Amino acid sequence: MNKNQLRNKYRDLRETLSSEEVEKRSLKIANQLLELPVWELSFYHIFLSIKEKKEVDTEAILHVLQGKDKNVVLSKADFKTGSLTNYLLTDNTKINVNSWGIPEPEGGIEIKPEQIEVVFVPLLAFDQKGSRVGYGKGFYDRFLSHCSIDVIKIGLSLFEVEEEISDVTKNDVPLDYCVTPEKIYNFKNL
Ligand SMILES: Nc1nc2c(c(=O)[nH]1)N(C=O)[C@@H](CNc1ccc(C(=O)N[C@@H](CCC(=O)O)C(=O)O)cc1)CN2
Ligand SMILES: Nc1ncnc2c1ncn2[C@@H]1O[C@H](COP(=O)(O)OP(=O)(O)OP(=O)(O)O)[C@@H](O)[C@H]1O
Repeated sequence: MNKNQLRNKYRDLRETLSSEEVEKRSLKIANQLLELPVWELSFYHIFLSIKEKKEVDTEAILHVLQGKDKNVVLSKADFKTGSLTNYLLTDNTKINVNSWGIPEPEGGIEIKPEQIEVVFVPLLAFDQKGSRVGYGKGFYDRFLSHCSIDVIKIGLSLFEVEEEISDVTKNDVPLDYCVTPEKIYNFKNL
């Protein structure tokens, strides 16, 4: 299927989940993440979930990161330029929900993409090669293209893998891992 078909399919599939089911699956994802060999690093980027869209709830992951004393990096989206600006999460960080329903930091200590070592990536669908589909504005592809080549990209998905995204382009940055409630997909060395 192509990206647009997959967007429609997974938007509909998300709608079928109750919020309890989203919570249950999100907790399973958070638990599975503990098995990945990615916990010796320092700077971790995480997205804060858009509640109305039934995204993976990242709150438990945020608690894991804080429990491990990691530097947590949150982003603020600029819809005019399609870019993300990253800020360190501190005790003083004010979080506001923007007009798209995304909880975002007001500002603070800016972190450059090259400093980030692990990125948890939101998505609607992913395939067996680690390609992904998001909401279609290219925010994450642009952001990841500015990160270090060693950055570890971990997709989080409430649903299992698709066979193939047929219209992948050179701008699409593939995932290293994708974690679902049931499985860890490893795309490194594919
Ligand atoms: N939690 C979270 N934060 C994120 C992302 C994400 O996917 N999840 N993004 C990942 O790139 C960026 C924001 N991307 C977005 C891109 C498009 C729309 C958007 O067009 N929304 C429309 C309809 C689209 C739809 O429902 O699919 C709308 O709300 O009307 C929203 C966010 C940055 N922050
Ligand atoms: N590195 C980049 N530089 C410039 N434009 C880009 C880049 N990456 C993607 N784009 C553009 O962004 C648009 C959307 O890309 P795509 O459909 O892959 O988004 P997506 O991966 O679904 O969304 P997101 O990354 O926001 O979750 C495309 O028109 C694409 O050309």
